[in-house]
Amino acid sequence: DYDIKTENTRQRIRRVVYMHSREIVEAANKMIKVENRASLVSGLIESYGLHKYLRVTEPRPATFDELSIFHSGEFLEFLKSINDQDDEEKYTEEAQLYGLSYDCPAHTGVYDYVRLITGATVQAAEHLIDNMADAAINWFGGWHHGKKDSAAGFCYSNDIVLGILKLRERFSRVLYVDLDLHHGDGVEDAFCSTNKVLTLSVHKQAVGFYPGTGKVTDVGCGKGKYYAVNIPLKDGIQDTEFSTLVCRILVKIKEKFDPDVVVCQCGADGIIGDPMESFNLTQLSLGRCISTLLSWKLPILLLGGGGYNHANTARCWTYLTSIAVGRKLQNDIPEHKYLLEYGPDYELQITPGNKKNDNSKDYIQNLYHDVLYNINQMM
Ligand SMILES: CN(c1ccc(C(=O)NO)cc1)S(=O)(=O)c1ccc(-c2ccccn2)s1
Ligand SMILES: [Zn+2]
Repeated sequence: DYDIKTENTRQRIRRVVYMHSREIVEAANKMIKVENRASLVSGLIESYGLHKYLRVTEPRPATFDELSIFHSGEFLEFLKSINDQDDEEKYTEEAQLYGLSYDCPAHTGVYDYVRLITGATVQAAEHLIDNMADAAINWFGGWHHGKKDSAAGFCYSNDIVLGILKLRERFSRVLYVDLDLHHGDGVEDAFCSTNKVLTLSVHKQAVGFYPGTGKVTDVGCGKGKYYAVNIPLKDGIQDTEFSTLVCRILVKIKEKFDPDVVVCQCGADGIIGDPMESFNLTQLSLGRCISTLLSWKLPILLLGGGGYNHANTARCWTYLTSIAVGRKLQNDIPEHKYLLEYGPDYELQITPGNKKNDNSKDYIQNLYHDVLYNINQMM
């Protein structure tokens, strides 16, 4: 039907690429710490009919050469060598060398998994480079602890680093935002000495809490000094305090760094009800951060990450997807294959808990000033 609106009143609909295929869902479902989470996330997004507003794109596996742009050949050869072994033989001396342990076990097919997950993030980046999309989403990616030559923290490769290196082929300044409960150490390390990639991580910091890095005084090195920004928080922070702090810092970073493209890791393990039992967030705080980033009208890559309460992680990423496509969602979870996972309330909106907030007003105020001081040192 003829659209009677004139050009300048037509609301510009954002073009959003969504990386998805049966193959990648099946591969992501096998990830030991987030088993079957991928089915819940894609199932909930489809149950709301959001795929109608998305450019669903079938990801292709990354090649060995693409992976070796960041990862060492020895590490990749090792992953390849254990790909077809069954689980027992995995905990050899050599496996420990490459970060595979009881905390970061490697499942059968781990190399195939790494190729697919990382290929999806790199391909999502390519869509932004080719101006085929305003936003690109890979909820199967976001593995921010992966190191050049080892797995770490349930991350078998670092798809984010490879996605940012791909974006750097076209964009000169990349802003990386890490909203996961844990410090995005793998990404910060990879870009700590360059001023072309600014990494911002907001995370829990506590004695003995993984990975232990990401103090506010951790600002990067060499030419990258002050281009790593860290916001360490304590348990119990809630939506308003979290999103106000992060968004105020994002605005300052936008002014000083003037990014050309944004990558945001949307780890959902800071949400109330997660087994990590740390922050007291709902999906609203991540939503406010994403809305702020989207308002800048820069190409943006949205990635997944942590999130061990699978129903809440699906609620969160479905909500973020709806913000990216500009559609409001009903609060009642639609009837679909996984509906029972959302009991007993069967609602999209997560209810905050009454967890004690260990972040005093003073702590937040001083932290904000310390972070601002760092940002103002940026050339
Ligand atoms: C390896 N670890 C990580 C690493 C990374 C993450 C993460 O989500 N990073 O974003 C979480 C745990 S760890 O040592 O802290 C843990 C292993 C298992 C943990 C666990 C398992 C069940 C419930 C609570 N915690 S924490
Ligand atoms: Zn995490």
